[in-house]
Amino acid sequence: MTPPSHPRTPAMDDDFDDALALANGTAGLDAALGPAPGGGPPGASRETGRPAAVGWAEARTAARYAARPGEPAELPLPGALGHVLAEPLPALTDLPAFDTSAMDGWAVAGPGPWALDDSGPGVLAGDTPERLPDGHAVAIATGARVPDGATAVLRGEHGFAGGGRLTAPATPPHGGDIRPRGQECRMGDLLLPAGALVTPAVLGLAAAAGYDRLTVTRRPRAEVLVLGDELLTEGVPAGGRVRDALGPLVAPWLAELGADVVATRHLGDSASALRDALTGGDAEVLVTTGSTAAGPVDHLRPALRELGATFVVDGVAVRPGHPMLLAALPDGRHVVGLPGNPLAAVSALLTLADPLLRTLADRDPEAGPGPARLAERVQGHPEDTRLVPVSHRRGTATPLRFHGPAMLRGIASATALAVIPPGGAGAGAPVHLLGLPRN
Ligand SMILES: Nc1nc2c(c(=O)[nH]1)N[C@H]1C(S)=C(S)[C@@H](COP(=O)(O)OP(=O)(O)OC[C@H]3O[C@@H](n4cnc5c(N)ncnc54)[C@H](O)[C@@H]3O)O[C@H]1N2
Ligand code: MOO
Repeated sequence: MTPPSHPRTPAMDDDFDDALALANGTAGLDAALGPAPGGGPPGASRETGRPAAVGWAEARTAARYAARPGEPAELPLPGALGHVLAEPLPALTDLPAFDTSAMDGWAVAGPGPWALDDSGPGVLAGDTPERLPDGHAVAIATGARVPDGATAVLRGEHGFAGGGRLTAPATPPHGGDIRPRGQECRMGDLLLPAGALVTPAVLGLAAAAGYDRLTVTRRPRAEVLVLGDELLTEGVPAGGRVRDALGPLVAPWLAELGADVVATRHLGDSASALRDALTGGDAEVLVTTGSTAAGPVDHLRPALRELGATFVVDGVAVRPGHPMLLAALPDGRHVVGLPGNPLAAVSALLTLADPLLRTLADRDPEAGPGPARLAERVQGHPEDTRLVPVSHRRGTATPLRFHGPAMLRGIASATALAVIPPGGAGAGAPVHLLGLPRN
């Protein structure tokens, strides 16, 4: 589909990608490809001598610094999930806010035996009990406020009540089974710093500490534009057409990276529909799929140029996915162009969309599974970084089969993508891993 005019896509490179897939990413590549042409600087195009696409790490850095975090917004607790705190979170109360019984039993004052008023249910959670005189006991429930004057809580299984008396083989130690006020925090203590991700546990803590709303960084709104007349949105592919694999994949992946996806739209291969979509809507980030090469219906780059966009990243020295792009529209919105080959699109998600969205959502740029050692040698591209689906466990990453640019079978059972430097990496070599959404 792509004429040889594209600056970064000589046909040999695509032979290379397919050969890598056939060779299972490890041995046998040289046989599949024949002798590799002579080396050159990373990212340089040896065949054409034209300027190279940027290196993989450089592209990620450019994407990370292409935007600034969103504005702060005050959201009710449920809506704040998945956002990042824009302000530190101080406790609005002591926690616990009062001396609390840690067990079901009796609150006791002083050493036993104790006089027991057993006329009612005792002190329940939510009650405001009266002062307990020395030598007295009162039944108490877990979580109930301990009466003033109580010196300990005696667990139900450690005492014997009857005839208006409570006895125990041993008096509980002073403060026993009482959670003292402020044990977890004092009012004003910093519970979490600005920048913390609001997880379900954070929502619980915030509620416990008295919050109804949280001040968080607004998540970027993203819209997915799926390009290609050949795509079917349902049923078994037939008649030379293929199922849209990226519509279902991209939106939840963007959400996992911190975006609110407002829509996924199928635009076919219409240049005018693409231009309209790039100029309309209120999403700050437009993520397109397909149309990144220079084929007859690859309208993305021409449309962006026509709209006066600035190319932040225009091709990346990475396999798969090297025609990927990141552009800024004149109004400041960003366009991430994912190639149509599905694994190439995943590569572009992790290379460009991930750092851009993390910055916009103010998320940790370095989050990921950390490094691992390769279980076996992985063949490299002579000049470009490779991203290879792996399964990693206990610090060892095993490369997976079916990692061709058009395949999703490998990535679907992968736990990470391993970053293979130009030239490859041997068995036991440490490699950087990129995490994948797990739900
Ligand atoms: N002459 C050359 N042709 C191509 C080169 C090259 O260097 N010279 N580069 C190849 C590389 S690498 C990639 S990656 C692709 C990029 O293609 P586009 O981004 O323009 O995407 P399309 O041409 O529309 O589609 C490519 C391929 O992917 C399939 N596709 C597209 N969208 C989807 C989708 N949503 N779900 C499933 N599959 C999809 C499409 O049917 C094609 O098979 O260009 C190469 N060409
Ligand atoms: O082969 Mo293309 O590298 O991006 O799929």
